[in-house]
Amino acid sequence: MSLESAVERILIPEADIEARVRELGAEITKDYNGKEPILVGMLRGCVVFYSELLKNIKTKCTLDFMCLSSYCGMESTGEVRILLDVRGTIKDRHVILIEDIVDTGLTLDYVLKNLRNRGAASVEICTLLDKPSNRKVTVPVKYRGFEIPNEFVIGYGLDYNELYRNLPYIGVYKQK
Ligand SMILES: O=P(O)(O)OC[C@H]1O[C@H](OP(=O)(O)OP(=O)(O)O)[C@H](O)[C@@H]1O
Ligand code: HPA
Repeated sequence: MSLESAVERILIPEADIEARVRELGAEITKDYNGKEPILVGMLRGCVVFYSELLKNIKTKCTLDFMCLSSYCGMESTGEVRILLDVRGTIKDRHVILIEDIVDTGLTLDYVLKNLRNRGAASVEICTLLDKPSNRKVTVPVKYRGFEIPNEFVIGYGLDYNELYRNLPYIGVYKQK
C-alpha cells in the first residue's frame, strides 16, 4: 500500500506550511532577540517542523529535545510519560517548546508544569497545528501555525502508529 493511500484529503499543502513557518520564524526572531532561547523539540512528531523553523530563526539560540509519549493509535491514553529528557539545564533559560500538534493539551500541560518547576525564566509554546475543539486542558499557545478541525491528521512529522511522518504535507488520515 502506498503512503498516499492513507490520506483522505490534503488539509494543508507543503507550500502553505513553508510560508507560515517563515512567518513564525520571523516572529520568534523579533521576540527573542538577545535572549538566547533554548528550543526544546518534542520528539518525534516535531522533527520536520523543528528543522524548517530553525532555519527561519535568525537570532542566537540553543537546541534540545524531549520525547514524551501518550498516544496509542488515534487516542490519547491520558497518561503522559517522559521517555527522553533534555540534556542541558533549563534553570533561568527562556524555553520555547516546539510541537507538531496541540490536541487534548495533556502532553504540553504536563511539560509546561515540569519545566516551570525546574526554574525556567520563561516557557512558551510554538506549535505547527492547533486542534482546539478536542482540548481537555487549557494550554497557552503563543505561536500557532494553523488551527485545524477535529480530525486525525498525518504527515509533516505526524504519525498514525509511527507511519506517514514522511508525507510532505498535512493530510486527514483515511480510516479503514
Ligand atoms: O495534546 P495531546 O492530545 O497530548 O497530543 C499532542 C501530542 O501527541 C503527539 O505525540 P505522541 O505521543 O503521539 O508522540 P510522537 O511525537 O512521537 O508522535 C504529538 O506529537 C504531541 O506531542
Ligand atoms: O491528529 C493527530 N495526528 C497525529 N498525532 C496526533 N497526536 C495528537 N493528535 C494527533
